[in-house]
Amino acid sequence: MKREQLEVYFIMGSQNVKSNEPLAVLEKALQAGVTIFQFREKGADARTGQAYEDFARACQKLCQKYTIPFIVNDDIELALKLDADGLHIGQDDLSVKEARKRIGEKILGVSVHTMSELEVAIQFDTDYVGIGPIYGTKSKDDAKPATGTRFLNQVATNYPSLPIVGIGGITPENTHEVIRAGGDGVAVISAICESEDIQATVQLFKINK
Ligand SMILES: Cc1ncsc1CCOP(=O)(O)O
Ligand SMILES: C=C1C=NC(C)=NC1=N
Ligand SMILES: [Mg+2]
Repeated sequence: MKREQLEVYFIMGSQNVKSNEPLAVLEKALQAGVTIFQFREKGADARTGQAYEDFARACQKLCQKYTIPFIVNDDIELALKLDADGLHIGQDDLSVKEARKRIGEKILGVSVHTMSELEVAIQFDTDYVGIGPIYGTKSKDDAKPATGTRFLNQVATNYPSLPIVGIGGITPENTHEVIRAGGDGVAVISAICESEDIQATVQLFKINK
């Protein structure tokens, strides 16, 4: 994975797209030029069983149509079953060591909040780290307090060759702060899912870097 591929990292599950059709939102985001996609289907009304798998496959198929990496959040079984391009895990999911062993050469992304979590991620050859929430977010009900860009900047400074994506409350208006602090890109849910003009919003993330 090249670090430029983290530029506009779209994350979505059906729970993030209340009114519209999730696949239509995903296709618009792909047409608009998001550079990587994460399937993150979680929460009370998340799809389950066959509907969950079918929805994941439909998202994967769209990503293949636009040759954009398809990453699965948390669910390593699904990632392996679909032969996804990668897996993203948090600290409360399976261990980085276990994940790297089981997914082999696929893209492995890890959420980190402390230097010690970062060192473990690096030890097992993580492809990128997700750092946040940078700003307040309403898309993750158990999110930690917003940290601003301080920790992200610390990591970027100490590990210049490690690809980093910032996440949490990121919009076209504040994305430049995340990039200036050392992020290779920004991971976004609501600013794109709730946009009236997805094409324009995605372009703004690219212009406002
Ligand atoms: C998954 C996740 N991890 C930290 S904040 C967050 C949600 C980001 O969503 P939004 O871009 O809508 O703030
Ligand atoms: C929590 C997360 C942090 N970073 C990324 C890229 N995805 C996530 N789900
Ligand atoms: Mg998780």
